[in-house]
Parts: sequence; structure tokens; C-alpha cells
Amino acid sequence: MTSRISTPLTSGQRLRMCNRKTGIGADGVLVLQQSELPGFTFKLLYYNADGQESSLCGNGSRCSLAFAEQIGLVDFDHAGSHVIKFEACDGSHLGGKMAGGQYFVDIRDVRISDVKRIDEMNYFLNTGSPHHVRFVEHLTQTDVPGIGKEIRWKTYGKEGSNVNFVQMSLQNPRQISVRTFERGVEDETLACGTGAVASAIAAYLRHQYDKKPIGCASSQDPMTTQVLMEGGTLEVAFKLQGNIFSDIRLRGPVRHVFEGNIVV
Ligand SMILES: N[C@@H](CCC[C@H](N)C(=O)O)C(=O)O
Repeated sequence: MTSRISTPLTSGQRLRMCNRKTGIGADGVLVLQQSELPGFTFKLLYYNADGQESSLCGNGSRCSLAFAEQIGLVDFDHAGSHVIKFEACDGSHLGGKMAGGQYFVDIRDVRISDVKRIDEMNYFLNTGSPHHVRFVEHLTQTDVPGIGKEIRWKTYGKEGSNVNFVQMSLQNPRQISVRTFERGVEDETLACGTGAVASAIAAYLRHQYDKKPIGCASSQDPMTTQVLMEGGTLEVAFKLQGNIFSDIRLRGPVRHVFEGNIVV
């Protein structure tokens, strides 16, 4: 949910707005503020459905670009460039609109040395938000809310982590299917952008460990992974420059589903 507000909302108001039974219903609330930095179009704050401020939301960032366009803050079609800069909790990001109407956001570099390989099936990395990635053979039969909740609490405690369950495609090494349990929502969501990025990187590393050829992700040849999620398909592109995943770009569609005035 992306909002244009004149007074800050309280955590209780955000919680009530996100409630799916008695509120509007959302995985979180995004607030666009004026940025103090020259050249930045806005500053983005992200709150989970529990009302608390959290880390980066990849899909929310893409939605905020569409929202900024809708309220006239940016004119991607006539700006001369289809790319803007915005601030988020983890620093600056590029975002924009592609020919065909999809929106993308660039994610900050990830060092291979910062990716924890827990064991063959489990990885942990931060793509703006913390993500546990578990590889499974049968995604549709996986108890995502149950096992996700257990990993989120037993392994990561109060601080928590998002937990992604990933099934690799047997036919296409550049395609994965993902379901995500999100902390702060405390349930499975339909799609998670930073989770898609974390899963694509972990899948790439897992292929490397398994010594399976997956095509190259080099500084010249960005690798694109198609990430299938219940809410739709996202694409994650990145390059591998030495020890660093760089030029990480998350792209996909954005759909306007609801609008209204909130009386608080
Ligand atoms: N719930 C997450 C952050 C949200 C991630 C988001 N769904 C995305 O699209 O990236 C957290 O608190 O870490």
C-alpha cells in the first residue's frame, strides 16, 4: 500500500490499515517523503503489516515508482531518462520504467563472502532485507507458513528473517519457483522482491557448488533469472564481478488495485 499523507501515521493506524479482515488489507505500508539530498526524487519508508518500520521492500519500491508517476512526482515517459534516484533505509537506489510498462529497482551489491552457506539446502543473505533461502524438491507440498515461522523464530529470534522456499526448474537452470514467509507479516505472501533477488543469487551459488553449468554471470554478460511466484513473475538480473554480485536489477509488473481516502 502506498500512501500520500500530510501527517505521519502511528504504528497502530498502519496495523489497522493492513488488517485483511477489518482494514484495507496489505503486506505493508510505503510512505514517500521529500528527500533532502539533491538529485533524489523521494525518500521511501517501509512499514510491515505489523505496523513497524522495516528494511528494504523490493516490490514496494517498484510500486512506489508507479505511485510517484501516478501522483505526478515523476514523468517517466517525458523525463528524458526513464530512471530516477530515491533514498531507502539502506541508501540510494535507481529505479525506473521500462518500455512495455514494467518497473525496475536496482538492489545494492552483494558480496559472495556475505552469503552464508548454512548447508547444501540452506543459505542466508541480505538483499536490503534479510533472507533465509531453503531449496526444496516439491514447492507446492511445502508447508511454507509452518516451516517458515519455525525457521524465522528458532533460527533468527526476535530480529527474525524472511524465509524463502525455492524449487529449481529441471528444464531451465535460469528459472526458479519461490514461496516466501515474511517476517513482520508473519505469514506467506504472494510475492517478495528482495526474496526473489536473494533466491536467484542463492540458486546461482548452488549451481556453482553443484558444478552444474548455468551460463555465465560475468561483468560483460548479466545473468537473468526468472522467478515464478504465486503473485506473478519477476526477473532478477545481475553481474558477477570478482567477489561481488553487482548491477542487481529486480523488474516486473505493477498493478493498481485499490484507491481511497483514509479517515484516521
Ligand atoms: N517483510 C520484510 C521486508 C519486505 C520485503 C518485501 N516483501 C519485498 O518485496 O522485498 C522484512 O521485514 O524484512
